[in-house]
Amino acid sequence: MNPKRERIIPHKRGLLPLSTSSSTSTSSSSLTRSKVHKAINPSAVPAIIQLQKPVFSSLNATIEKEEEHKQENKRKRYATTLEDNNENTNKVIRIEFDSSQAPQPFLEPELAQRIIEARRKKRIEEESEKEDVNKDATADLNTEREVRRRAAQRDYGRLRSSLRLRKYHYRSIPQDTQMAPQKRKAPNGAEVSSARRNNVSQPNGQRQNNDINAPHPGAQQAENFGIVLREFYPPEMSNARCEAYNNGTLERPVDTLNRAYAETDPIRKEIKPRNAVVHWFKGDLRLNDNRALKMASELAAKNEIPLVCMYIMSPQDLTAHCSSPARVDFTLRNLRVLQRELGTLDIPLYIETQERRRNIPERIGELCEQWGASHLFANIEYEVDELRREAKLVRLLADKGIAFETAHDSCVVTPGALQSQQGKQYAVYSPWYRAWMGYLHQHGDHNLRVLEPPGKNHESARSHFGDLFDSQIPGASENRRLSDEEKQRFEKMYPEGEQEARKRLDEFITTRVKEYSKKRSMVDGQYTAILSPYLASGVLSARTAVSKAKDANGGYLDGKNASLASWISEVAWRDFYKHVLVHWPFICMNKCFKPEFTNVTWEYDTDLFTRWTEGQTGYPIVDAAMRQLRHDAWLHNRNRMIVSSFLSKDLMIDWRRGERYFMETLIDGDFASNHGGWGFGSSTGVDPQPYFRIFNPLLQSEKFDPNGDFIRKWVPELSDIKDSKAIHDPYGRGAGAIAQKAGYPRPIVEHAASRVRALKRYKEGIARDKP
Ligand SMILES: Cc1cc2nc3c(=O)[nH]c(=O)nc-3n(C[C@H](O)[C@H](O)[C@H](O)COP(=O)(O)OP(=O)(O)OC[C@H]3O[C@@H](n4cnc5c(N)ncnc54)[C@H](O)[C@@H]3O)c2cc1C
Repeated sequence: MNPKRERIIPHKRGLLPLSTSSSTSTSSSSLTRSKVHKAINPSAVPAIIQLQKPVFSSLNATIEKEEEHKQENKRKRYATTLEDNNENTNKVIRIEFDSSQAPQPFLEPELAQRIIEARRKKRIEEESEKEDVNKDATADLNTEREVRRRAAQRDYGRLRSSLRLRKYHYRSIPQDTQMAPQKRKAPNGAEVSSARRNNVSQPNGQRQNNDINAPHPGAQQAENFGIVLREFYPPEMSNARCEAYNNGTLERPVDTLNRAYAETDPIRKEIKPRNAVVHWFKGDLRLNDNRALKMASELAAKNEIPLVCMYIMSPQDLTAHCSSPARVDFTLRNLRVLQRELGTLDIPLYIETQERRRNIPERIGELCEQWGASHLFANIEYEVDELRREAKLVRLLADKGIAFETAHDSCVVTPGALQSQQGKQYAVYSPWYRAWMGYLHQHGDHNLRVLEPPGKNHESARSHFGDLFDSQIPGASENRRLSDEEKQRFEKMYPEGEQEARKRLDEFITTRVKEYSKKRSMVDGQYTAILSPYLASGVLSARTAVSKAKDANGGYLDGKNASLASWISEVAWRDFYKHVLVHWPFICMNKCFKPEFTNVTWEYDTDLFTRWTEGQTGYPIVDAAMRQLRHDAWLHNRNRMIVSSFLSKDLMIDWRRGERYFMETLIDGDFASNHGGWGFGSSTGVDPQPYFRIFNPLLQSEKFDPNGDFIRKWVPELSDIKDSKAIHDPYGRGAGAIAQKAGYPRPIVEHAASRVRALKRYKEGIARDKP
């Protein structure tokens, strides 16, 4: 046994007054911890503990001192104070514990003082916040009271008295009456809408509002059509609120996290390693090239304490984030591999299900305390919920004397690192890509450095954290469960594990990549890497992917081999969309990158939407793609573009419903890439194709599936059509009889007419907010 390691196990270096033998208990870690708690629980023993430097020298002495203060403790039962005893050169610190509270972990006195001061400051801040009415004005629309108050002002107020307001007032507004513009007679007798009178726009016939706390006029429709999940989120925000994020009136979530770090920095810096270091796995299900895991592992090794890993599954989170059953299954399968591989390093992977996502930060705090962990590490996820949760966790843990450190890991270049010459975030891919490339030329040594997996724990970790090694992988929640047949299918198509990801990457880069630059858009064969499930779940890092491609390209990121360079530039799109998400966080709140596009008048026809999801539109290429999506939980990029354009422009259906459907179906669902792709397809996003460039599904079909092989594979009703022209448009090109006999539908819309409608609606929509 490593003698040094022996020394730093807290109870063995005299920090904790307990004698435990690693061989005496089946789950000595939890037992140790619970005994420790009992031993230091002020309700069980001392209410006042004299701590001296070196701090936790002897419990007996502490108990004696405690007796002296017993009476005083009774009086101040609920107080938590800290006093310096200046008479003592060793700076005696007296901490009075609130004996009704959970036991406090042992802390260095200075740290304890800082924590107490931070708590006091926080209390003062909270008090002043309550009184700060202005704060209310910028708060998120997340309280019922706020929503109702706002409703009482403006248009909704008129309806309010006649409606029974329940949980949220919007729910109660009948669709036909909601936000209908008020009419009055113009002098010439013509009807004039109140909106025009007030010189405000009317998206979907509704009134636009410049109040950042008012919902968007189309909020009710977005809710009714399943775009905004009101169970978890406030109503769709106004466009003015998006602008408030852009102009800095509202804080971006990434800045909220940064502020949490800045404000807790003095506390976190002081935190010394204790019993364990924890790594929290989220969307980084791998051991290799994992920055936060590496940091955790190094800190644990340096201090010769165990590394503990955990994963928290929240069914509520999965629902709120529309995670697909295929993606959940893939996650669970990868966790199994991860747990096995960590086990070989004597590192436990503790897995827990937390039904309510709100409870996650508190629960993590409890677990860290239970394990005596001083440091928690995780990689940053850039979605809004996650950034805000992490900001909360940084403070909550700092308050407990635990440092929560995060790493930028999922992008090759960290979001925020690239700015235009004017100091702005890029919103167009090409200049961004040049900057990305330039950055990597300068910082490649760091940004493309592939990290080693974590080192092995000392074997004593098994006795200290024995029960954690037995942690069970949960099953998928009922609404995310696959059938047995689907499970087997996906297991075969997307085997789990890092090894599989690396095998695919190597195979692609060494052989299949050759045709990539020429054929990557063709849908009639497999010309792309199909690595997106692995990248999206973090089973493979983008850094590793780019770094290996660069090596294969003789050290070049661009140029030389056109296919490898082109593939690297595709992986860069993934970075690009994450950068966009961080800078324009409202896209994660059901808004378009260009909010004015929310003013376009969309259709909300559930029947048409279902025809699209089921691949029954009468457009063979669209139907083939949508059927493949259901079957494979994956789709070629070109097909994603075709079907997203078809939904938003040919059917004129609010594209955000399609965005959600993709997330609920794809195995590689990734918010930033999915939103970015939908923004492109619907021309509402960053760097989109202009709205007036509308994909013609027939031309796309002929170009990217010239012989119709892809269509025949996925639309068996058309497999008897041998003609390579007719297959793309059976009813228009003489194969209608075959199609009809096989029950294949006629086109549900006429493309030429739809195109005209789309052009008109887009033009009107984006003009609405203009003065
Ligand atoms: C409407 C729409 C929705 C999309 N939704 C997602 C999604 O939820 N998750 C997702 O990972 N990708 C999404 N994409 C991007 C792209 O379609 C997939 O990444 C790609 O099809 C994955 O296949 P591959 O691994 O064989 O790609 P390859 O061509 O081999 O590319 C390698 C990797 O580069 C990245 N990549 C390639 N193209 C893009 C792109 N246009 N945008 C972002 N990253 C890219 C992916 O991580 C991909 O795995 C979407 C695109 C559109 C148009």
